[in-house]
Amino acid sequence: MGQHESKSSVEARVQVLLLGLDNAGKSTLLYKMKHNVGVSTVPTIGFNVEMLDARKNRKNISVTVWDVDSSNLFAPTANLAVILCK
Ligand SMILES: Nc1nc2c(ncn2[C@@H]2O[C@H](COP(=O)(O)OP(=O)(O)OP(=O)(O)O)[C@@H](O)[C@H]2O)c(=O)[nH]1
Ligand SMILES: [Mg+2]
Repeated sequence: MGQHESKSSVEARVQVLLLGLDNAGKSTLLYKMKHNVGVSTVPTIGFNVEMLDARKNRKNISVTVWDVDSSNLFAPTANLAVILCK
């Protein structure tokens, strides 16, 4: 499994919203999950989004993770992420 997996084999899609205080490590966690490396980050303005492949109970799952700038949780960009995440 991995990024080259054909889209037709995806059996479920999940949306995850990462929320936390400023500087809590949300973006670090996002890129660790995506690339399995520690990266240096800068404070997020708006949001970052990444798609991951996961597997549970023999099902291929496409996971979309949204890393939202929680200091602007009620700002338009965060509201857009929440809407898209539904
Ligand atoms: N010690 C330690 N530091 C961490 C960990 N995760 C992240 N950091 C550090 O915490 C700082 C903030 O990490 P970010 O991932 O940018 O935090 P964030 O929640 O995305 O921050 P904002 O985008 O500003 O909301 C960085 O200097 C990271 O290197 C951790 O598990 N342990
Ligand atoms: Mg961030």
